[in-house]
Amino acid sequence: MKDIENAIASCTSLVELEKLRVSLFGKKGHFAAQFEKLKKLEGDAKKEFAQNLNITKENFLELLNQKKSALDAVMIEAQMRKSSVDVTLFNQESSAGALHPVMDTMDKIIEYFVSMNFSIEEGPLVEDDFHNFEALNLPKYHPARDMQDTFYFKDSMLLRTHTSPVQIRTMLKQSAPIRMICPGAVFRRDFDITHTPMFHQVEGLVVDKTGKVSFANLKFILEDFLKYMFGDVKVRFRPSFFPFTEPSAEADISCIFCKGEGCRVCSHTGWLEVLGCGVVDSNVFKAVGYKDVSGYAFGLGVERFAMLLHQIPDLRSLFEGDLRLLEQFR
Ligand SMILES: CNC(=O)COc1cccc(Nc2cc(Cl)ccn2)c1
Repeated sequence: MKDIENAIASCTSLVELEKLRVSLFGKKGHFAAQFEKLKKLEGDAKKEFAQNLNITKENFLELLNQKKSALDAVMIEAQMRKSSVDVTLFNQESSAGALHPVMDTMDKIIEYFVSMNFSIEEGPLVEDDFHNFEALNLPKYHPARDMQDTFYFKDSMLLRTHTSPVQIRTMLKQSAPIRMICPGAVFRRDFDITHTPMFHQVEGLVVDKTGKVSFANLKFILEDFLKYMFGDVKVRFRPSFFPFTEPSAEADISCIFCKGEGCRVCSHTGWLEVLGCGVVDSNVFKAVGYKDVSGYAFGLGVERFAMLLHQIPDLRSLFEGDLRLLEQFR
C-alpha cells in the first residue's frame, strides 16, 4: 500500500493522477481485483477483509481528492500568473497626440497679443454682405466680391473671406476703446501650392479717441510681434493699399533662411512679406457709427507663418493629415 500512497503523492499532473485513479478504481483496477478475492472468502475472514478493503478504499479516495485539489490550485495559480497584467510596467508605446503646426502657430500668435492686453473675439463663419464687404469700404462692384474669390450661398450669404467681419460686429456691439484680435478660419475660392480654400487668419484692431492711436503704435507693436515670432529679424514697412485702411502698409521681415542675402524662398530679395496693416479708413468708422476715433488694424495668414517657421514649402501638405509630416510636430 505504501507504494500506491507514494505514487499519488509524487503525481505532478492531473493526467497522471487520473491514470492512477483508473488503475485503482477502474474495472480492471486494484480494487476490482480485491473484490474478486473477497468473493472467495467465507465467515469472519470475509468480514474482516471487507472492512479493511473499505477503509483502504476511503483512504485512497481521500488522498486522490487532496492531490487533485492541490494540482488544480497549482494550475489555477499558473494560469493567473500568465494572464495577469503588471500595471506597473512602463508603457514605451505612448502615442500621445500633438497640436497641428497651424494651431500651434496660431496659439503662439494669440499668446503674444494677449500678453499685450488684446482681447480675443470670435464670430460666425457664414457671413452677410454687409459685415464681410460693405462695412469694410468694399463697394458692390469691388473684384474681391467676385464669385471666383468668394463662396456664396443661394441667399447671398457667404463664407467669410477674412476675419474682419468680427471686428465690424465688435464695433457694432461696444464703444471705443477697442484692443482686440480675431483669429479663425476663412474661405476663398483658390487652390494652389500657397493657397487652400480654407485657411486661417489673425486680424487685429486698436481704436481709441482721436489722436490717441497712431501709425507709430502700429509700427511698434508689429515690429515687436514679428521679432517675438521670428527671432532676430529686421522689419520694414512698405507702402501698400487696402480698401479698409489709409494709409496702408505691408510688413516684411529679413529672410530667415538666407539672412537677407537673397535665396529662392525670398525670390532673391532678402525680404519676406508676412502681413498687411494700416490706419483704419474713415468709411469703416462711418459704417459702424463711430465718431471722433482713430485706429489701426492688421491682418496675417497663419499658414504662411507656420510654413516659414517650419520650412514647409507646400501649403497643401498641412491639410493632408499625412503622419509623416505630423509626426515631426510631436
Ligand atoms: C492676410 N491679411 C492681409 O494681408 C491684410 O489684412 C489686413 C490689412 C489691413 C487691415 C485689415 N483689417 C481691417 C479690419 C477692419 Cl475692421 C478695419 C480695417 N482693416 C486686414
